[in-house]
Amino acid sequence: MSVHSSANIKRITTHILQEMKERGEKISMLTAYDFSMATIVDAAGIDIILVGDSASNVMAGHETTLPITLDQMIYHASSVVRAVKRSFVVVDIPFGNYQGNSSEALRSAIRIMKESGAHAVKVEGGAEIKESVSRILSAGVPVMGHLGLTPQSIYKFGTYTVRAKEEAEAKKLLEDAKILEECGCFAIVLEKIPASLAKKVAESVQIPVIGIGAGPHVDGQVLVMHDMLGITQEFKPRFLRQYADLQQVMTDAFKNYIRDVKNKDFPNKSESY
Ligand SMILES: Nc1nc(=O)c2c([nH]1)NC[C@@H]1CN(c3ccc(C(=O)N[C@@H](CCC(=O)O)C(=O)O)cc3)CN21
Ligand SMILES: CC(C)C(=O)C(=O)O
Ligand SMILES: [Mg+2]
Repeated sequence: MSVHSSANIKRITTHILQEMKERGEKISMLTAYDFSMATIVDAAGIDIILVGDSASNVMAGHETTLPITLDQMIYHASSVVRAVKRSFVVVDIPFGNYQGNSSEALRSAIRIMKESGAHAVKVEGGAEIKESVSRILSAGVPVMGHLGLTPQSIYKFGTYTVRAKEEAEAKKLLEDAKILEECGCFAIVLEKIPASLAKKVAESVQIPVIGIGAGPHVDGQVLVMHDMLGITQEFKPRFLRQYADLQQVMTDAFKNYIRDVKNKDFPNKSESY
């Protein structure tokens, strides 16, 4: 038995994810940022948990992903890792902790792996961050790429509109995907690009391609957990399918509790000592 496997549960590995692409089994991926949610989504059978820097929006209430720090990502990641028995845990390296300096990129990746116990890291970009990606991979840390709408460069673009609609940008994205594959990335996320381009990328690289707003012709799908649960407010892009209305469920529960406290219905005799 491998040192990190718990009884009777076969952990997801990069090797298993590669096999899934090869046999056409779609890969399921969701974000999680804390122990309680990660426990539930792992037990439900999700293949990959992403500790996304979307924690900056969803957990901390920032407008962008830029402010979240490496220490904060490690805090979220370690909470998730403690919950997980089967899923493969990937952690976003935050803005400013890998771009432009491959030694810092390696240091950031090693801190994440050592201090959280996660299984891989994710970085945004292609050719521009090639050295950082290679350096992290050379230390034996699996790297997931992220192309298309890359939220850490939001101020370069100014909007969250669909990416790579123009021929030149589409060509660069395809080249970037091939660069990431050549570097040795184990998978690539494609965010908010035309379905036809995502299909081309998934067919052009051997590694799994996981889409968010990238159409159906890719090897897997990812969503932000709080969006698909209907907890997030006022975020309804076309690519989001909402699987629950937890905002309503939670509001009802909170209102009922408040009512019971005010009415002195709670606690009753059997709830008291
Ligand atoms: N809650 C949440 N969900 C996400 O999917 C997510 C985050 N946060 N934070 C980090 C990034 C940012 N992402 C985004 C952000 C905006 C759109 C988007 O489509 N926004 C607008 C359209 C904007 C426009 O067309 O100019 C929308 O329709 O809601 C998509 C993905 C994905 N990530
Ligand atoms: C949207 C996904 C891919 C992400 O990077 C995040 O949640 O931070
Ligand atoms: Mg992210």
